[in-house]
Parts: sequence; C-alpha cells; structure tokens
Amino acid sequence: MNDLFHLSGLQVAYGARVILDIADLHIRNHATTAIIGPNGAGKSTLLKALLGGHPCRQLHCLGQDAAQVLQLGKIAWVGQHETFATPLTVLEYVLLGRYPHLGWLSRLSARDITYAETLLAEFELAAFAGKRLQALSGGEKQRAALVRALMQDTNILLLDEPNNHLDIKHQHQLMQHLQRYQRHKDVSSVIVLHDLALAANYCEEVILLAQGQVIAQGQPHEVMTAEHLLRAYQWPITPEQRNGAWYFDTFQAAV
Ligand SMILES: Nc1ncnc2c1ncn2[C@@H]1O[C@H](COP(=O)(O)OP(=O)(O)OP(=O)(O)O)[C@@H](O)[C@H]1O
Repeated sequence: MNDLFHLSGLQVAYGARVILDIADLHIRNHATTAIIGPNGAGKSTLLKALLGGHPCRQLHCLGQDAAQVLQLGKIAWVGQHETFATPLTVLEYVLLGRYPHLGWLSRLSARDITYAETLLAEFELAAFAGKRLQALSGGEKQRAALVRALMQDTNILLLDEPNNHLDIKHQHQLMQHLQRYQRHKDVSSVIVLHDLALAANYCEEVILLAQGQVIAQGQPHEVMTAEHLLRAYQWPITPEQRNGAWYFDTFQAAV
C-alpha cells in the first residue's frame, strides 16, 4: 500500500473566502512528509481535513475509510494549540495516549506504565513524571504531548508544528526520533513545519502549500527550489547543499 492518505475533492471556505482547494492528493506511506508554506497557507486546515474535520469527496487512509481508521485509534495526532489545562501529572497525561486501546473495563497495564517511562526518558522528561503538567515549560509540555501521541503506538502520526517552543537540540532530537520510528517501526508521519532545513533534511516527502493550493509535492530537492519557495513565501530563499545537508539562505539586505 503506497498511499498513507488519498484525499480528493477538498474545498474549505469561510464565507466567500476559499482557504483550501485541493482536487487530489496522495500522501506516501512508509515516509515522513512535511507540509510547509507561509502563514495562512492552509497547512493546519489540511491536517485537520486528514482527520476528517472538513468534508471532502473521498478520504482514504491505507485504502480504508479514514474515519474508521481514526475511530479505531490508529491515527495519533498533536494539534498546534494543545490544551494543557489539566490537573494531571505528566505520567498520567502521557498515559491518556493508551486509552483508545482500552476496553470499557480494562485498566492500564504494567507494560503501559513501563512504556510511558521509557518514552519519557527518551524525551528527557523522566524527572518530570510525577510533576503536574501545568508546572512544565512550553517546550516540556510540547514534548509531553508528543510522548502522549507516541503512547498510542500507531503507525500513523499527524503533528501540527511539533517544534513549537522546542530549543535547537530538541528540534533535531524530535526529527531524529521520527526518522528512527519510521525506519524501525514503520511509523509514517505527516508534519506541519516552518523550518525549511528540518523539512529538507529529515523528511522524504514535502508538500508546499500557498494560498490554499498545493504549489509542489515530491522529494525535498524537487519541491524546495528557489523558484517554488519565492512563489510560495514571496521572499527570496536560496537552497544550498553543503556536506550532504540542506541549508536555506533567507537573509535579504534591509532597504
Ligand atoms: N475558523 C475560521 N474562520 C475563518 N477563517 C479561518 C478559520 N480557520 C482558519 N481560517 C483561515 O484559514 C486560513 C488558513 O488557516 P490555517 O490555520 O490552515 O493556516 P496555516 O497554513 O496553518 O497557518 P500558520 O502557519 O499561520 O499556522 C487562514 O487565513 C485563516 O485565517
């Protein structure tokens, strides 16, 4: 199965303003896909549409009706504006990720708790396990939300700007985790990103959106050209490859 998602006939409008118009979109399975584009391009709206939040003609996930796949708890996601107003401890909060797999009367197992502790350690949150979620910094909360999503133990992750509030080290660590999950556990992710270098260096596939349209889709070198980026961002951006890594020069002398 090559398509993680296949969506067609998506048009989202608020009043007379169409903010997303996509006739047909295939998102690859067994890959990490970045959705990039300027503010207001429709990135979060597209992610929400993949979660069934906007009507479209067809929405399939791994060849099945995506609503059913979502209902079975097989799609984990972290939104751009997660609510952290809960009295739960960090451990209790991340364990919420197990609930889609629990029956009415079943309880969390010792294995669930060990798994939570392992992931908290991986994301450098072990020392916070017993602390109230609200006592965490913005970046720590963001990492806790990611652990909660990973606790769902699915092969499909949708993340809206997961690097919000994360410092440089944690941004790279997160992308490396996702790369490892993809390679070793076959977890496919669709991630809204603003950082072009993270998208180019860690994602196999990129979707570039602007003004509600897909400007380009494919491998980073095919999509993130100076011409496409200028068209989307209305700002000169020069991609460069050095020592096997992508860099994006975005400086422009002030006039
Ligand atoms: N509920 C709403 N009512 C009216 N307009 C909306 C609503 N939700 C989103 N929009 C508009 O739709 C457009 C796309 O929004 P969206 O959040 O998908 O953009 P985005 O690409 O994720 O932007 P950003 O990078 O700023 O997060 C924006 O111009 C936004 O103002």
